[in-house]
Amino acid sequence: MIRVTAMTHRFVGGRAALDGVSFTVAAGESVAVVGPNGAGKTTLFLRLCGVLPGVRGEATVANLDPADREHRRKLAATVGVVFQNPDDQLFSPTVLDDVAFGPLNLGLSDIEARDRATEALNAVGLPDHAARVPHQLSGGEKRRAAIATILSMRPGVLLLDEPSMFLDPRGRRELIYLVRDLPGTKLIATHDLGLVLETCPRVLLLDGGKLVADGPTEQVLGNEMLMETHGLEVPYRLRNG
Ligand SMILES: Nc1ncnc2c1ncn2[C@@H]1O[C@H](COP(=O)(O)OP(=O)(O)OP(=O)(O)O)[C@@H](O)[C@H]1O
Repeated sequence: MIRVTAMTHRFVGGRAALDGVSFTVAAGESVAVVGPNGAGKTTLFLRLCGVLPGVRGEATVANLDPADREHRRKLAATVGVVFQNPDDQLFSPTVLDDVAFGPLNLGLSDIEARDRATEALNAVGLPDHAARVPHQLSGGEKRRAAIATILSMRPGVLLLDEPSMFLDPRGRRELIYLVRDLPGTKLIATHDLGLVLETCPRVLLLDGGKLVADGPTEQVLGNEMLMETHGLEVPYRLRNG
């Protein structure tokens, strides 16, 4: 479903934010992308959805090349990105308008878009929040609403960037259940290694733009030497058996 081949990305005047990264993800897999600050996680996501310009042939998502202008339209219907800050995705007068925005953009009728939005709000546990003003929601509700704005487009691939950031323990727990239930292929960039243990059987570890490990979650996160070398800590659960 996702194929990345020697992907390199250099911002103007900077070092390589991605440096020869290669991996594949099969349909239906849930894969975590971890690494210290500045490792290149968000850059990878922005390249995969075509927001950042790239070189043709370095990536395909559902056989679409994000660097190909013709493919990018179709890609928008295939890849859903939930950004770090939910405020980036909530801008309409009501939650329902925000969640219906994507389907309307895809060319669905008002009724179809509304149905999709209602379904997505049910899926994230916000069935009673349709008429609410998005910027008045709590942090956790905003996070759920932001996920609903993407689910309503029924993307085959979901890219979640720091989904548990700013959530309290209950909100985080609810998010873990939600993420587990989400259909499709998922890439989750996060510093929350507990979330990774509960949602992703496989981990990609990035550092300095390079992919330094790709393997089963407990094997990668439980490797003390590897984790320390790349500025991370073995999660408590793996340290204590
Ligand atoms: N628009 C930009 N212009 C210049 N440099 C950038 C830009 N965006 C990111 N970078 C740089 O690219 C590198 C990778 O950043 P990126 O945001 O992908 O890392 P990250 O792994 O998501 O980090 P974090 O965990 O802190 O969110 C960093 O060195 C960052 O400073």
